[in-house]
Amino acid sequence: MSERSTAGRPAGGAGGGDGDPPDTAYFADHVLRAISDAVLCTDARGTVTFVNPAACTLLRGDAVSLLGYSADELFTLLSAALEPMQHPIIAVLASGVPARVPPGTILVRHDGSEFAIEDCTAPVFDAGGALCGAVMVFHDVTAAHQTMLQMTHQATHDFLTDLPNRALLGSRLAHEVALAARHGTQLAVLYLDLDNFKHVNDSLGHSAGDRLLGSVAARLRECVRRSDTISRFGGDEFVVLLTLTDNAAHMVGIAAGKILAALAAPHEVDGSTLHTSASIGIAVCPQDGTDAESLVRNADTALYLAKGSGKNTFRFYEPHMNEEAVRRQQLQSGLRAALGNGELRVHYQPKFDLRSGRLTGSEALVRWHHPVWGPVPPSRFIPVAEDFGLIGVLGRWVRDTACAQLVAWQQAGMAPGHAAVNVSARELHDPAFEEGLVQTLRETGIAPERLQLEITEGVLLQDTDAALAKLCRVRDSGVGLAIDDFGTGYSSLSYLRRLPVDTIKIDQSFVRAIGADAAGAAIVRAVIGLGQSLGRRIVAEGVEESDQLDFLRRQDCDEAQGYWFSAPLPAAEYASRYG
Ligand SMILES: Nc1nc2c(ncn2[C@@H]2O[C@H](COP(=O)(O)O[C@H]3[C@@H](O)[C@H](n4cnc5c(=O)[nH]c(N)nc54)O[C@@H]3COP(=O)(O)O)[C@@H](O)[C@H]2O)c(=O)[nH]1
Repeated sequence: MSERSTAGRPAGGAGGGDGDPPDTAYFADHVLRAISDAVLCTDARGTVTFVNPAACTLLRGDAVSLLGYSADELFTLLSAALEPMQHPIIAVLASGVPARVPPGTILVRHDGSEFAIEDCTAPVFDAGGALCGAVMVFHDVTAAHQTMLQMTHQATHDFLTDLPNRALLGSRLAHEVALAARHGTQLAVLYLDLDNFKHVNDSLGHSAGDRLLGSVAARLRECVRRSDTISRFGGDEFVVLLTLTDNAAHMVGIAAGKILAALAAPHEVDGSTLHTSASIGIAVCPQDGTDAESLVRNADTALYLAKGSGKNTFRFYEPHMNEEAVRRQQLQSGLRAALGNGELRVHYQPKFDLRSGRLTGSEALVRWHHPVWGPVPPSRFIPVAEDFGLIGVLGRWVRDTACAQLVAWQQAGMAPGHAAVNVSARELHDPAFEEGLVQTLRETGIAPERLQLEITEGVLLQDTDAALAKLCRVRDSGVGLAIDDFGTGYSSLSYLRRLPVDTIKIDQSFVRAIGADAAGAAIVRAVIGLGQSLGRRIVAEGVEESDQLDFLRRQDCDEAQGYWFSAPLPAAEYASRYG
């Protein structure tokens, strides 16, 4: 019809000679171009063969970008209840009878924008009576349905960020999965979760948390194409749907890295600068799932593993991850039960002054003996406790037990020195931590200077000022502080100078390297020198050999612990050896 366009010609010009009435085709063409209703025609397979200007306007394209596509690639329909609907063209081509969409139907363009429509779709038959196509006439009734659309928008979008919510993401994902299957293309689901968002909420308040989420949403929008979908799933969880029309699956990792970098840049919120990071789990269709539900589930599983592997990182889904996720769930419920049924114990590893040989204290290390699984190492269940929010209760139990034990030993006439307990970064950031510590001191009667908290450099990775202030308050209460696993984290030397710690513990990996090469010995020598010049006490951990001990003594290291002296021991055995 476009070839027969007569737009701009005076009416009557398409007839025979001057004064002849215009022919029917001319009128039809003119009417189709002039009317405000959108008209879209397809062939019998549903491929678009004609669109009038009103259809181009409504579908935001031109003839070149719309013709030749299957009608359901140009737009999809949602019912008033937001359920995906059968495309009217497909329905009419299948039934051969005219149809109308019900009131409240929403047309969703390929770019995700939407409007309310009224339509009439009819089959077209050729002169021989065979079905040869369909015609859909429709118009935008958004104005009439404004209120309804507003409600629809609210039901499908997150109120805080205005991003599509879980329901809308689900229907878009289902649509994209179907398209990908038809065209043999891929798509990726990126499940993203902010690291330590709870801490921002707890320490700075929910309004700061909300603004941070708004800033995250804005950054995400900048990172992806308009045709991709970003959705807020609730809380600090977002899902990004990347369509990979050119099958560029290798680009997904690049996109994930770009998102992580964008989110890690400082966020200006209410005049203050906030730092955050995110973890991302990725599932790619079709290899990791061929329906919306399994893709989101597998991306979530990969996210879980990404968080467990250090955060601010992304992981692609791998089939074995499901087994790992199940194992972690089992550990979580087992640990929850263990916290109440006496399966947990605390073992104590002695520490010695390297000059006098005197016992200076012990490190309390939690042990779990499960009735069926046997001993479960802390390196396995501590991260699970952290991820499932059990670390606060667990840490408090270890501190209470170790402090009560130390007091009991003192009362029995022993000179047990101090009790050192590990405090994970998550525990320390908990607003209830300080109050819990005060309760432990009060309830067990331990003198604050007899308790030492071992923290890792990781506590300073985020919210440095607040973390430092909290550590200063702990130190001011008299409780000792040690930096654990020193050298394995990311703290700069200027952080170390500001840290209110009395003790630096050299990580056992460096101690192990003392005899291995010159570099290992040099690192230990340097850390001891650094600690001495900063006036900190240096403890070497993981000492297993006499050569290591001799070296540490020569370097004037203050204290040491490790299997050379003793493995961590149950309380009774510890008392009989060191009492
Ligand atoms: N937040 C909490 N973390 C805890 C608690 N209890 C333990 N942990 C942390 O779990 C990690 C593994 O601990 P564990 O299996 O107990 O291993 C400790 C020692 O048993 C081990 N060790 C001690 N001496 C030696 C040695 O000579 N060689 C050798 N190979 N290993 C040795 O080292 C671990 C001590 O670690 P550290 O805390 O860094 O001093 C570990 O990260 C624990 O911190 C808890 O209650 N809360």
